Amino acid sequence: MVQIKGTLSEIIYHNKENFYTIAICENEEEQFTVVGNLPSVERGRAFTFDGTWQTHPTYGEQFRFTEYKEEMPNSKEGIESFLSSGLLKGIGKKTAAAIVKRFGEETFDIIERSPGRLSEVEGIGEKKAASIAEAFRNHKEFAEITLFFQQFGISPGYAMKLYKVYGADTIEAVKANPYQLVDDIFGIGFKKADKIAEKMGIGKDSEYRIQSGIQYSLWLYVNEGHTFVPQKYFCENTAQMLEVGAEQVYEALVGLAFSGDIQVETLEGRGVVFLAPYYAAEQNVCRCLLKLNNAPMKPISSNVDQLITATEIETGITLSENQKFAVKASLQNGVSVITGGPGTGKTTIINTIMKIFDHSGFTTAIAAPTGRAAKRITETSGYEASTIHRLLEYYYSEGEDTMRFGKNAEDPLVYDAIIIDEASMIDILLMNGLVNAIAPGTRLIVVGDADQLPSVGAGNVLRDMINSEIIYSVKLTEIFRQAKESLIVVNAHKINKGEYPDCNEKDKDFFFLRRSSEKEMLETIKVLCAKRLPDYYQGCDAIKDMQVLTPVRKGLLGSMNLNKELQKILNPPAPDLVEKTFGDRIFREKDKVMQIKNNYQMEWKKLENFTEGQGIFNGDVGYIDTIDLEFNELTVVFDDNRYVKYDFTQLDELELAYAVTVHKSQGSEFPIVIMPVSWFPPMLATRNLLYTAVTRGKRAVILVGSENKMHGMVENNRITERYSGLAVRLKSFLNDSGLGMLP
Ligand SMILES: Nc1ncnc2c1ncn2[C@@H]1O[C@H](COP(=O)(O)OP(=O)(O)OP(=O)(O)O)[C@@H](O)[C@H]1O
Repeated sequence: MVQIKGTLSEIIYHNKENFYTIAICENEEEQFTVVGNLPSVERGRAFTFDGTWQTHPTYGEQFRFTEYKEEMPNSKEGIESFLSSGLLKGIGKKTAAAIVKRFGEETFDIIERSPGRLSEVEGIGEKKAASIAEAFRNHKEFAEITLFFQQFGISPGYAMKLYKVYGADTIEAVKANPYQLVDDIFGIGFKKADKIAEKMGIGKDSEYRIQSGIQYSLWLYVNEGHTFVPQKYFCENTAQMLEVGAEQVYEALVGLAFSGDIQVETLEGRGVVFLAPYYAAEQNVCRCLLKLNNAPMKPISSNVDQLITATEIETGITLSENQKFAVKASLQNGVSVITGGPGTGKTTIINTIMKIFDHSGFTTAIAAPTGRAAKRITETSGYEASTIHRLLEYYYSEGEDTMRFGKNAEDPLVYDAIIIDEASMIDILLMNGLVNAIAPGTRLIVVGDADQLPSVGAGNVLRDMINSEIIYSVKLTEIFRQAKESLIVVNAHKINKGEYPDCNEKDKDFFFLRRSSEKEMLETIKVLCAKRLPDYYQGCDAIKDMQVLTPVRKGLLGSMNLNKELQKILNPPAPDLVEKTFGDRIFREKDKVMQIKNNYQMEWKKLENFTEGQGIFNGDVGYIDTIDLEFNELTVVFDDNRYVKYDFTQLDELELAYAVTVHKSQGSEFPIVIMPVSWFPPMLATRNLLYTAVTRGKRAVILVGSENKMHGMVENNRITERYSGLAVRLKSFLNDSGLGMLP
């Protein structure tokens, strides 16, 4: 680390959101460029910067600072320059000169201690004097706070957020309970707060620490998909993580339950712990589903059998008895579930139901959890589908710093029927948003493949609805002739039943290339993507139409390494392609990338019709259009020509997407899927995962690796247990309330 002093002489770039700044500085010896985060930048202000010299490929030598301290000037010229910098509102050049002329080197002292005397200067009245004093006080407070937090590695951006919450008491508030930061400041998690607390000398068994640790620990379980955790197990595990006694965790748990942050209840005879929002969501989903299930509905005017026959004639498809049964169930029940594997006719049934609704004059909506799934439904059914988020009119609420739905219990969706497809991906919070916004009397038809991997978010909604035996569910099992021609479909069903798939039948679409070492598997995947497949499948784009899937992120065959290797051959460095290194990743123009977290604030623009919107979601795939090294921005074009600008500081939201994990591929389909099959951790090398991967491919699936390992996956029917209470709750609500299903 080097230290350097300088006065800002020119501001080249300043981002008001994250404070990223590029500025020219001067001192008595030299002029230099500084780059780093400064909350406010005015020419004439002097700083001491701590950082390192770096050489930028285009802009040459720059000083990149990680810490800074403002140097308050003590010469008359310096004070005048500070006052006229624009930092203190209401003081222009003339007023600054007049103040310094009157008070000289004592100016700051006067502003701080006797601000009333400022009115001795012509043009400054009492009000203005007070406002100058207040601006100066705020500035000093904030400077002290940023300085204080720098020692704990908290950036000025976070310091500003804290200051907005706690004002002048910021330092005291954080000293009293650093764990409060986890609740108050987005971006500070338990681990960071714990480090700050440790530096401040707060002991391991502080009550605040244990309470915050409990919530953090519960989040970890939620991130694994659970909505609750058995209490005894939770206390023991959390105690181990926090290095305290299990009884201390239990005591803190009681306190948190009392304050409503968590919920402790007895479920199936054992104590369980929920984070409050998941408890509330499970309860509400249950209540709403039962209400929907029991509400009187608008009747279908004609005879249902006749309507089905009419659609059969129209489509030329004669439904099987089970399919007819599924159609009828969805017309006769407030809530129904239709589940089945690929090629069993889910889309065909959606089409039939939609035609019947159209014929009956019903208003309808179709939605799916992801944009890609919605697009596919529109393409295959001809009915316009949207994402569930869009159906619910999501928006980002600035004040609350969170996402909200415009449609809810107070302003519900007004449809006679709502069909949700790809329901295996719906987590409990999204389901809560959905059912909350559906008024009783609306039919809710939930369609999906319950054998896919469960949702990324917590809960087991689709399976719980089926397992509850309270919601009318129809399972489709027959594969129809057209679908039977596809070995992908046939093998998917075999895998699901625990049978080994057939491989390498001539002129089919499912292949297995045997390779024994991981190195060979990697090399084969590279050759397939770069040459063999694009040559064989004429018209297939090596980047857009092929997707490498993998069970894991790490290792030679993990998505991170595969991406590096595939980037080298599919989009190698070229003089006309700008690139940006971010951590250990390189982003290059034309790269295929994936957004890896929901960002409801992210703005997109469609250039062709100037429409704009907000929201880029976890799993959205796009291509890097441009990288602007001067303004630190990278533009990605997503589906539907939506252009999105990423500030370089947001690049942690993007990953290369030549290879993605099977979990991330849920709900998407690709013309050609390639997957390595090697040794993978047993938790991941499951039947469920292989089935999900195989069903992503439409034109061809190519597995590369060990057949034995593939057989091992087929045999590994371990479905990682998810703690979710929806099924049990649905049953018990029914018993408690006496509600029942309509005949
Ligand atoms: N009763 C039927 N008689 C003949 N063909 C049918 C019947 N039902 C569906 N099919 C055909 O079977 C194929 C698969 O049907 P569909 O696309 O509806 O299944 P799916 O469950 O939606 O499949 P996926 O999950 O793969 O999209 C289609 O070609 C469809 O036309």
